[in-house]
This record gives sequence, structure tokens and C-alpha cells, in this order.
Amino acid sequence: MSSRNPIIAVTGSSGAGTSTTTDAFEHIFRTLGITSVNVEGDSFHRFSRQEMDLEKRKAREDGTNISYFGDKANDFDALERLFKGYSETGKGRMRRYLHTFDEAVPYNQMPGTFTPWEELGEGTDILFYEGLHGGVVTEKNDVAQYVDLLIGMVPIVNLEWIQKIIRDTNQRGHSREAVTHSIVRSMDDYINFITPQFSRTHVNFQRVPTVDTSNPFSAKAIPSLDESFVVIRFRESENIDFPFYLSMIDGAFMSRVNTLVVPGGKMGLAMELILTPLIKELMVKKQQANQQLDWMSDL
Ligand SMILES: Nc1ncnc2c1ncn2[C@@H]1O[C@H](COP(=O)(O)OP(=O)(O)O)[C@@H](O)[C@H]1O
Ligand SMILES: O=C(COP(=O)(O)O)[C@H](O)[C@H](O)COP(=O)(O)O
Repeated sequence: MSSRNPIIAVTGSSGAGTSTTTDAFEHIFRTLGITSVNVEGDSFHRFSRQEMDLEKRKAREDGTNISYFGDKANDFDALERLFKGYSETGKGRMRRYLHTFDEAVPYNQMPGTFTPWEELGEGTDILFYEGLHGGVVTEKNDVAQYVDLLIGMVPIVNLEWIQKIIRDTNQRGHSREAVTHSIVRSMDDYINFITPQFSRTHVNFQRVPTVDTSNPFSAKAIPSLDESFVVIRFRESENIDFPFYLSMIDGAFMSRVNTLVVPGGKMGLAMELILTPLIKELMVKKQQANQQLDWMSDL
């Protein structure tokens, strides 16, 4: 963790809504006049889509498994190096994994490929990560240690699978069967790499539908915000102003001493009310750290 070069990470499974959440964070950054550098977790995949198809075929032949959720298909060393380097210097290297034609055409590349690595960070206030592994810890890596604010996007799994199936079929050109197989193939890595992160997060946002999602593999549409509630869990609740949130968010209630529940339609408001003061606090600490450094360099 670094006061001078803070890192915010939004972590969640594939289809959880981490990319969508970026809009909410960018709105807060604009409001606070913060310059962020945005890093997509998929850029730390080890393989292009074509190479990954080959790796999946090899895994099937030798009776093993590989998924986008685990360390076989993701370079956690590179991710930890980025977080460590940015926290120390405010600089690093990033690239993008291009999922769709819309994303790929501006780079004159095909979907499923990586853009070249590029330098990042010069003149930025915050590194903002969204992806699968913002809080990952393994025997070899500890990415979470460098994150100043770790947020979990964790819809209940039936809803998460519906969101992934609808998106991957409509926007990424995958068949419903291929996405379903991807979900099944990912289960071991989901348990070993993805879900442990949500016990480390400062805040989890868990969208829970109020409509039937019993068979996610037959769903034709994603339940809307108004067809859901959002369960918001705070890791440390001592300094959280719950009375303020309850007064500001119509329909909000407490389900536990550290858990606020809001109507799905109030998710955006709740995120802004909750995250803005946390991000402001990071910026105050950043300013204090830089003032202290300036003072010491004048000695
Ligand atoms: N709060 C939400 N309400 C409705 N749909 C959502 C919500 N969050 C995400 N989605 C939809 O779910 C799909 C996956 O979201 P996305 O942000 O791409 O997930 P991720 O980046 O975590 O894989 C997208 O089609 C997106 O529009
Ligand atoms: O599992 C994920 C994580 O990304 P996200 O969190 O955006 O779902 C994607 O499916 C892979 O990046 C491969 O992408 P593709 O299947 O398009 O090759």
C-alpha cells in the first residue's frame, strides 16, 4: 500500500460487472479532479484467444484443466510487479486484451489479441484496476498487499452466470455452449483464486435478483437493477456512517452490523455515497505524503 501512489482495485469474476463499474469510478474521479490510469486485468492473461484455444486442447488431451481464472493463464508476477512499481514510483507498464471487434478495430488488430505494452503513470494520481485478480494472493504472489482500496463486485452466482452468458454471446461472438463449458472449466480456479479475494475486500457489492434465476443457462435477459437488491458488506464498519446512508438512500436497511442493503435502482447512488469519501481519504493521504517528502527534501 502506498500513500504517495495509491491503487484502487475492483475485482470480480468474469461477467460480475467490474468493467461496468468503471463508469461509476470515473464519474467520482472527474468530480474530485483526479487523474487516474486505468488498467484492465485481462491484459495479464498469458495467452491470446487463439493460443488459449490451443492450451485448452492440450489440457483436454493430457487430462488437466486451464481457465482464465487461474495462474496457468495469468501472469501474476507481472501484475504484482506493476502494482509494486506503481506504488513505489507512480509508473509502470500496461497493455489491453481486445475482446471485441469494436475494441480491436481502433488498434487495427483482431479480437482476442493484446495491444503492445506501453508505459503508464506519468502525471497520474491513482492507478485504477478492474478485472479478475485485483486482490489475488497465492503461495508465490501477493497482489492484494499493494492495493489501498479493494472493492468486490460479487453478484450471486446465478446472476453472474446470466450476465456472462448474455454478454459473451451478444458482444464477444461465443456460443451459449462455449460460455457454459467455460464456466464449468473455470470452477476449480474460481474456488482457488477468485472467491478468496472477497474476504480481503474493503467493500463488497453483491447484487441479488428478486426475480427467478433458477436456470441461468436458459436466461434470455439480465435482471434489471429494479429487479434486484444490492447487499453491501463493509470489512471494517467502525467508522462507516450508516445513519447517513440510511437517511440518503430510500428503501435502504441494515441486515447486519456491517451490511447495508439498498434497492438495486439505488446502486449507483450508494456507490457514489460510499466510495467518494474513501477515495477522498486516499487523496488526502497522498497530499500529506508528498508534503512530508517535500519538507524532508528541503532539509
Ligand atoms: N448492475 C448491472 N445491472 C445490469 N447489468 C449489468 C450490471 N453490471 C453488469 N451488467 C451487465 O453484465 C455483463 C457483464 O458486465 P461486465 O462489466 O462486462 O463484467 P466483467 O467486466 O466483470 O466481466 C454486461 O453485459 C453488463 O452490461
Ligand atoms: O474470463 C474472462 C475475463 O474477462 P472479463 O472479466 O471481461 O469477462 C474473459 O472471458 C477472458 O478475458 C477471455 O476473453 P474472451 O472470451 O473474449 O477471449
